[in-house]
Amino acid sequence: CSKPPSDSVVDLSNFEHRMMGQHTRYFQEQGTVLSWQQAANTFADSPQPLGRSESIALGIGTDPVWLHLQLNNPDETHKAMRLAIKTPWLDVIDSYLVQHGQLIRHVNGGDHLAFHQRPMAHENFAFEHTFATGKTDIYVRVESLGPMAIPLELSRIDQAHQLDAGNAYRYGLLYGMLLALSLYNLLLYIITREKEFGLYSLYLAGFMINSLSYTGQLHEVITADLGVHFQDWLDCFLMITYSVAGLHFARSLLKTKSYAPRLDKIVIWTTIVFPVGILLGALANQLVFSLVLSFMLNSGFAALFVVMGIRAKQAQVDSALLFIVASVTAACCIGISTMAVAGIVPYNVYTFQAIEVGMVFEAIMLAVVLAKRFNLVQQNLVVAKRYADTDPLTNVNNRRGFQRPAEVMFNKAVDSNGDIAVLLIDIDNFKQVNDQYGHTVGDQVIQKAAHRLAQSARKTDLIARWGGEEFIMLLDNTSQKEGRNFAERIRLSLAELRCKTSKDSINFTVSIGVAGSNQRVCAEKNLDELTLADLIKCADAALYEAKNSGRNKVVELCGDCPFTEPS
Ligand SMILES: Nc1nc2c(ncn2[C@@H]2O[C@H](COP(=O)(O)OP(=O)(O)OP(=O)(O)O)[C@@H](O)[C@H]2O)c(=O)[nH]1
Repeated sequence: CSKPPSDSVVDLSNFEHRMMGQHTRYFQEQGTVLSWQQAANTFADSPQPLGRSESIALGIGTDPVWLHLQLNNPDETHKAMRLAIKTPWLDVIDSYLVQHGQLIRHVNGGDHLAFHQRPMAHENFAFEHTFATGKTDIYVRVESLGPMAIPLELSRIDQAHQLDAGNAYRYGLLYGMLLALSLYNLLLYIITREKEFGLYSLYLAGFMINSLSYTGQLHEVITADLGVHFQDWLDCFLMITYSVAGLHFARSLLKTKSYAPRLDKIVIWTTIVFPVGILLGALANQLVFSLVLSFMLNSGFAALFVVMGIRAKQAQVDSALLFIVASVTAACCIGISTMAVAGIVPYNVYTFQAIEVGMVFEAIMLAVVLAKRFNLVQQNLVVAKRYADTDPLTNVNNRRGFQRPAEVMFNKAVDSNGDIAVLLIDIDNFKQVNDQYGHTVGDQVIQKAAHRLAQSARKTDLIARWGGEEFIMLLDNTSQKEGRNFAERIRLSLAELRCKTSKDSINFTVSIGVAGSNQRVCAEKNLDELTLADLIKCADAALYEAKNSGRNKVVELCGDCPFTEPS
């Protein structure tokens, strides 16, 4: 794209491709609709200003604009060119090609026409023309309620085709990535039911549908018969859908409510007040009012994203920095595209498509944030589960933490026809310890006992605090006899422990009940009918026996087991 010459007449010899804003004069119609001749006279009578940038931009809801562009083909050969206006939302565009004061062609376009009715079946207004030798005046009338941004582009036809191909690849790549991310997150939402994934998927889908709507692709396929008015309103509503979904996604992801309740309220109210205002505008048929509100929401949305990110960083929310980088990049890219369309920065394919690039960048970064968040949630779940399964005083399993692995161990032993034994260990006269030395000493006794039991256990054994001063051990690959021997060893080992009191140190004893799965007398059941609960009840009965017969002893399962059928 070469630098424009100072002369406003465009020379077509060796011309390849260029934005025409700085070669174009323009004025706005004041009330009455002008014919092309009247517009041509206005241009001839008083010199109208030349555009100051590649794109002529006049704001939202402005009067129709007349443009004048003069081309000169100094060569003998005809020049096949394409003239295009690269914003897809302009409603009505009439082009008049005039040579020697005679109208040689009138081209009507704009997004009020379905693609097949347009001069070229294209999302933008575009037509091709072969220019004969000499000067051609082009007068263009543009009428639109949306943003009046007119990036006029002239290209040699082969160049235009190349640009089309480049555009198709770029859009395919960018929107392909967004679509893949949106579907992936939708799947994650369906599987995990985590609402962040659903909102994120909706946010991306909303952005894509919004783009499809304002480029006319959506209307071409779905709402072609409903007219331009309906399409304008649909654009307006789709524009707010992704902003609203995006804001709720950010609130949920950053947990804004927990550390910035006021900001959270502002976000919630933003997502209510603007859509309601736009709806009221729709009821009163005030499209410009509603469009202004949706543009405000769109820009406010980008700013709120950044503010929410900064607030989250201050509150040390995990991944807040990534969120800030993503949202600031996207906001800058949106700003670049808006300024390109408004003629503030040079208009070219990079500045115009910056919004899509920013969106894809943001989408990828947010997907990373989401993945990290998901990972963190999983880690927290593991930690929470560990806490829920652990006895805080002794750090061994509690009953809950014992139950599931014990069932697994027991079933495995039964399936492999192996032995398994249960020990119930209860500290003797523990109430007296508490009464005599206080609860702190009592706690110390429980802790020491648990620690010694854990030390004595093999890796494959399972230990848990079963109740106040009672412990359970499940010994894998152990017969009742072996369990009994082991119980005897730990009884002696625990008796050696000493706990400090305020004056002295004390020791304590335990009673242990043992039951082994090989001792079928237990329930007079076959091994494969025996349950873990049966075995524990047998060990409990044995423990009861140990307590009753004087404490500080090991008793194993015998004929007195409650499961033994009375003879
Ligand atoms: N310090 C302390 N005491 C506990 C804890 N959990 C339960 N206890 C106490 O343990 C005592 C258990 O008393 P009992 O069930 O009568 O048993 P015992 O005194 O050991 O008598 P036997 O078991 O028959 O030898 C009760 O006084 C409970 O308050 C705990 O975590 N810390």
